[in-house]
Amino acid sequence: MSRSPSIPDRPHRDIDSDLPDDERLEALRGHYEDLVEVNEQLTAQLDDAEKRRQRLREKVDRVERENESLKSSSLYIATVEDVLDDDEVIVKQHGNNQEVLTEVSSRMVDRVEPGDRVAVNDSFAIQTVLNAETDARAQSMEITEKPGVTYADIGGIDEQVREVREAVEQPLAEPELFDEVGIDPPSGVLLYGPPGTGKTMLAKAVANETDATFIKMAGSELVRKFIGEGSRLVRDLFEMAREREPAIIFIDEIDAIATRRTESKTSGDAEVQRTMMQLLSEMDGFEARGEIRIIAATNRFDMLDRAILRPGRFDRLIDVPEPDCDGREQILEIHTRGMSVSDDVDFAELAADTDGYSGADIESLATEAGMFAIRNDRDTVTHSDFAEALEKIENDDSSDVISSAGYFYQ
Ligand SMILES: Nc1ncnc2c1ncn2[C@@H]1O[C@H](COP(=O)(O)OP(=O)(O)OP(=O)(O)O)[C@@H](O)[C@H]1O
Repeated sequence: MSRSPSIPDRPHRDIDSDLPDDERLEALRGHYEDLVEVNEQLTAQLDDAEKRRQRLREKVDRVERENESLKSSSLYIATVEDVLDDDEVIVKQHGNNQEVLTEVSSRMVDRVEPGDRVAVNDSFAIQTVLNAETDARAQSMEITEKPGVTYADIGGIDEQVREVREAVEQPLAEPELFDEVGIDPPSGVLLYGPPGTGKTMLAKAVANETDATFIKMAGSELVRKFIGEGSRLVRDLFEMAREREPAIIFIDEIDAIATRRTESKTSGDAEVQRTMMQLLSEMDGFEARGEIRIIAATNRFDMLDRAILRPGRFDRLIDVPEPDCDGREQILEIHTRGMSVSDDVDFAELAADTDGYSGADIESLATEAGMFAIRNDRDTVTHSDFAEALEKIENDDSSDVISSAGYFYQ
């Protein structure tokens, strides 16, 4: 470490006031020169100190950056397969299924058990054991205690709302009705229809109405995210629901795990198959009149493996179609409820002009119209804003919007 330079002594001269003027002037000049010299030395020292401060600042910045990147460097999720003597464990990394033998630090050794989900760093050192919440998030489950969607937010599919209430809400809210009559409620409800028609909203609204926890998982995540983990994730999904009863399990894109068997026998197919079998066995195993309801959704009904539609499985099918003209008008009204809309907006006309639009498309139309109002410096949305928005959407991606009807869904 460099030592701090010593501070020069303050120059001092006794100048006798009785001296003749010229000698006194000479002495003062000398004193002045001493002062200038000390000043120069101090300035040089100050410069040095400034440079040193600069260097230290850069060093601190660098260390801080390193520290930040160490803290934020990605961790990978792995499952503890086995805990061996000598503080070693075998972990299996999600995603690539790689098995690794790794040492556990003394800090962690008493905390890991086979089956635990852990976060490992690049060198496979276990950083933490995931708690249930983090674990659920890592597994891409979406868990909402009380989703903010209500039946009043859903337009144009009243009949579907009624059916969902009957098949999902009633068994949760009034199980005694089923006991009295002596029938089991539907085990699982399958909502099928084109994208953006309100399937997820329906599932959320029923969870809201019944004060049930809403647990969502996408079928595509089940098979894509953690290769070889699909069936375990299905088990965890039901486990999570059991811990949080009453609960609604919503499996979106169920087609990803329940496609009709193809001729090809790749390992990927076998994995998908295992995941589906696990789902079916979980469904077979749970109490029909219990506090967990399961809803699945698909826009590829044609591709589904019929095995999942057997009694005791997804035995209530609800078609959620694209809204008709009246439905579109209702949805427009719902999505403009919070907007300041001018009296000249003709919802019936807009509904007639949006044939083939899904609920989600109509929501975008309302937002786009609002954008036009802002662009035109108005705080009220007029009919012409809607007309312009409609034109923009048609021009932007006419192919997408217009052909969404019937493209995926047959
Ligand atoms: N019937 C509807 N009434 C009101 N809004 C709707 C309706 N359908 C869709 N929306 C709007 O579109 C958005 C997307 O809808 P949602 O996620 O429920 O569609 P989905 O059928 O589940 O779509 P996907 O099949 O693509 O998952 C909703 O957040 C809502 O704003």
